[in-house]
Amino acid sequence: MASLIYGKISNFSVLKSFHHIIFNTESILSSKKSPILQVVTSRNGQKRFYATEKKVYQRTKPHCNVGTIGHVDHGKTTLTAAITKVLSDQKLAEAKKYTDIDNAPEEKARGITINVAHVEYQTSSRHYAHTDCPGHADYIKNMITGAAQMDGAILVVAATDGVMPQTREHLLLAKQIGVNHIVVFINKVDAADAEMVELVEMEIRELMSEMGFDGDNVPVISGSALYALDGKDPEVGSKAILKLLDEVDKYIPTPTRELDKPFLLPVEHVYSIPGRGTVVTGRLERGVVKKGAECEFVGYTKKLKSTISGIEMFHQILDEAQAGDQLGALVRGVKRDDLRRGMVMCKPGSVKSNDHIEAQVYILNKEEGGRSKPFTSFIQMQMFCRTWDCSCQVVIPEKEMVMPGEDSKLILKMIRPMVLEQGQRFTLRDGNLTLGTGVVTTVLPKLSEQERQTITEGKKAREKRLAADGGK
Ligand SMILES: Nc1nc2c(ncn2[C@@H]2O[C@H](COP(=O)(O)OP(=O)(O)OP(=O)(O)O)[C@@H](O)[C@H]2O)c(=O)[nH]1
Ligand SMILES: [Mg+2]
Repeated sequence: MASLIYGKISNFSVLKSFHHIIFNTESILSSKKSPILQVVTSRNGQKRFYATEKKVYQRTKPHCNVGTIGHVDHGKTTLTAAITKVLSDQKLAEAKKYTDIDNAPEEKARGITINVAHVEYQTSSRHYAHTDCPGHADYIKNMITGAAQMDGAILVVAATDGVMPQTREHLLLAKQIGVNHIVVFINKVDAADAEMVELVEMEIRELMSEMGFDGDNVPVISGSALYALDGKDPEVGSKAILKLLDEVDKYIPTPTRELDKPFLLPVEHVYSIPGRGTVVTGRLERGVVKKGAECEFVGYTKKLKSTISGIEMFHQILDEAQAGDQLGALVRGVKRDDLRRGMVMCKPGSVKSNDHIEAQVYILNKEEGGRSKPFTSFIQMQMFCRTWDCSCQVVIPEKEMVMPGEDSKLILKMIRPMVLEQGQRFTLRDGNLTLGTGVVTTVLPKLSEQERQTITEGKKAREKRLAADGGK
């Protein structure tokens, strides 16, 4: 719920019922009951207040980020809705309708809370943020830039169709970005016979083994998301969903979060909330961030300092967020236009931006969706890392060329400095092709202005070529 009441502090008629709260504090009040009041002092010293219905987030269980992936129309959104429906019967979720889930952008216009991961629910052992991934091409980009930073995924395959192109593509991308724990849900069993379901299960296990997952042992659950949502036949409906969640609880490990490091959040979106200020959203990659903490935005050519004046997760207020949390942070004194997706918000002075690195990269072969031909030095590629992407020039230090399917040391020279550290994973793309994935081994000295100029020219040439090829 966005702000219910909003006004100047001098407006005593509106304030009447809240005045005892206002004079007690000048920050978000951590009352467990609604309403919660926030008093903000604007730059000219005027005080304004907001009364909201927001609750305080109670951290009682480990948090885990999951999501639904799979081919178009196989039932990812229906399954997401069904999960909330079944868990809402146990008071572990708020039931979301299919249309609530598919309509996430409305969040953006509404207020401070921005649910990057669209759905929240709990099982008896964990708290989940669930990203329902659309099958379309935009998502592919989001997935590799790390927007969908899932700790594990639910692969949805319709029994009526079996393995389809995007089943394969999503599995491949999941593997590349390091989502190694996948639970399979064979959906639409209400519309397929048992023999078909069995065949589809065999097909998936085989495909997953082929792609480097533990195909023989991945949990495969079959059921009907539609029946669960409609409250029909519990054997294939609600019971199948509970079985699936049980496997998700058991099979997807809670990642070890780096809580003791300085905090770092790759910025995913920046919003301007009227009357409130600027909000950035993203998943906290490491550390712990407290309300009131000083922060710094690093990336592109900028470095900006600010203070975090509010933190929220799923419409709920937090005093402190931990690594792994999907959050929105209200930041003071910076304008929306000063910030960009791809920057990181971090503890001041804890990270630097770099534009020149040495990396170990695996170049995909044609069957894996990569190039069919080798490449030589000075080729230009697009580098995707965390929530940013940027043009870079590739130099091969120890040999003439790199063949598809080969693992190689590469020097990457980037068009602009971004936050990059040793051990960081990234993906290289060109147009629609994923060329390879790598890891930063060494950070090298910054590029000269002249070197950067060469990359800018190379980028222009590459864009011209891509435009002529229609993005191929
Ligand atoms: N018979 C049957 N139909 C289902 C089931 N689950 C989903 N559907 C139907 O399949 C169609 C697609 O479902 P969605 O949930 O939108 O599929 P999706 O995977 O989210 O699709 P995209 O987001 O477009 O990739 C809808 O018409 C659903 O009603 C099921 O268990 N049984
Ligand atoms: Mg969908």
